[in-house]
Amino acid sequence: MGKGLFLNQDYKSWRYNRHFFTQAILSPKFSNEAVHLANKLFNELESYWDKLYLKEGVIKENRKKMDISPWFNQFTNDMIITLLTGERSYTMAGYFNELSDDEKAERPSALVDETVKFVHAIRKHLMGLLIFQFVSPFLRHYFPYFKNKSDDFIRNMKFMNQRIDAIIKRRRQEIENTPLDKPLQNDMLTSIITANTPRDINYNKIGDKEVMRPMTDPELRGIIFDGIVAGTDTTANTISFIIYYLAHYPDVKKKMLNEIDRIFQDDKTRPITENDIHNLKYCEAIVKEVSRIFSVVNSLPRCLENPDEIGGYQWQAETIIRINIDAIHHNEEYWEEPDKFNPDRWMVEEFEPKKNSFIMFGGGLRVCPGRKLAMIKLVGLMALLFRKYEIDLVDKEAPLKTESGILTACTELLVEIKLRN
Ligand code: HEM
Repeated sequence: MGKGLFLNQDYKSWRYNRHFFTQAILSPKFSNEAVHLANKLFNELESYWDKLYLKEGVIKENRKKMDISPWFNQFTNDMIITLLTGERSYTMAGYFNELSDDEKAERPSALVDETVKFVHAIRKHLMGLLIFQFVSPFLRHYFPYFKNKSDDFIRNMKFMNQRIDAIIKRRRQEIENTPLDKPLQNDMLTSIITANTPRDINYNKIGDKEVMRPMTDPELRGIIFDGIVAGTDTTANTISFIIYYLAHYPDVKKKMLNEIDRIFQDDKTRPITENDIHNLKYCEAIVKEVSRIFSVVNSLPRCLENPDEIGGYQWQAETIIRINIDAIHHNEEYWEEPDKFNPDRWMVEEFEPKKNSFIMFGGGLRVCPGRKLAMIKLVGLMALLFRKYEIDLVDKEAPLKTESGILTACTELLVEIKLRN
């Protein structure tokens, strides 16, 4: 942690990592792969929903209710891990196995167990970081309670690192064994390993010297880990919030369904394309408006390089400040009727929010490099879900259940799901 992007405070190392991450994630072949994978994983998700909530016997028993938020977590986990590492992830299958009484997912159980363990280790690692941030080294060494926690954290980190290192090793070997005229996979790891080598289509021997050297395994591990962490819960919780807002704003939902039906006509099964995603402007407006009203990331940390005046007060260099995203997204100086949920505000021709007033993806040098991928996932998932299914909240009066830490996470979203007529 701290060696990749997210918590990396060494500017030179961050800049180097960021260059490769951005180059890989913004490439057309990566976006293509993301759309292809979204279709594939959605088919898998549907096969599990069908067995658990939609088939006839289940409907008769009135078991069609589900907590949809963990499904979104598993879906985005599988998508991000596969896109970043080039190795299939099976956490949806693991979740299905956990819920299903009799049938098991048609996936090799060893692979399912392995990915479930890996994702569990990542979550455990994130929780455990608190112990290193807030508990002093003295307590961690000499107080058995903290020492046990700390030892467990280190064991877990070793397991996680070994797992990522093994993936990197396999990918390096695969690249080495693939003849130069044969195509490679489109995942991020492959792109980064081959960057600045003759396999790179943009290969240019005389470039910026600082970014010409190949990446080391610990650097690769750092950015793959950060990408998995930053790209999963952000997207999964945002789609849960979208479902919640759509259920409370039937006019918005109707307009969205009209847009989706206009684009897909009656075809509820053809794969969605990047072009469809580009044309779903109202869906994109909904993503932005939900994120403005109820942003999954609630604040951004920044450190002042020089003394500065902020909010009418003088602050010394190296002061750490937190930018309150909610306050900016609801500020009357920037937004007309800021508390009104109104996706149409984004549909006004040439509408652009005032500078730095819409920061769902942050801003400046550190702006989220995954924003294009996030939009592909969110708009794509909205189209795949709503062209085929009717999704309603079980209890419209119930408040949205959330828990706030670094992110605002949806802890439960009970819905009823059925096929649209
Ligand atoms: C709805 C989805 C998402 C939201 C709301 C979101 C939001 C953010 C925010 C607010 C930041 C901090 C930016 C700043 O400090 O100015 C950030 C950073 C980051 N995001 Fe995202 N993100 C999302 C999806 C993704 C995805 C899909 C990825 C791809 C893997 C990703 C990768 C990253 C990375 C690596 C950083 C750290 C960048 C750095 O420090 O240089 N994010 N994101």
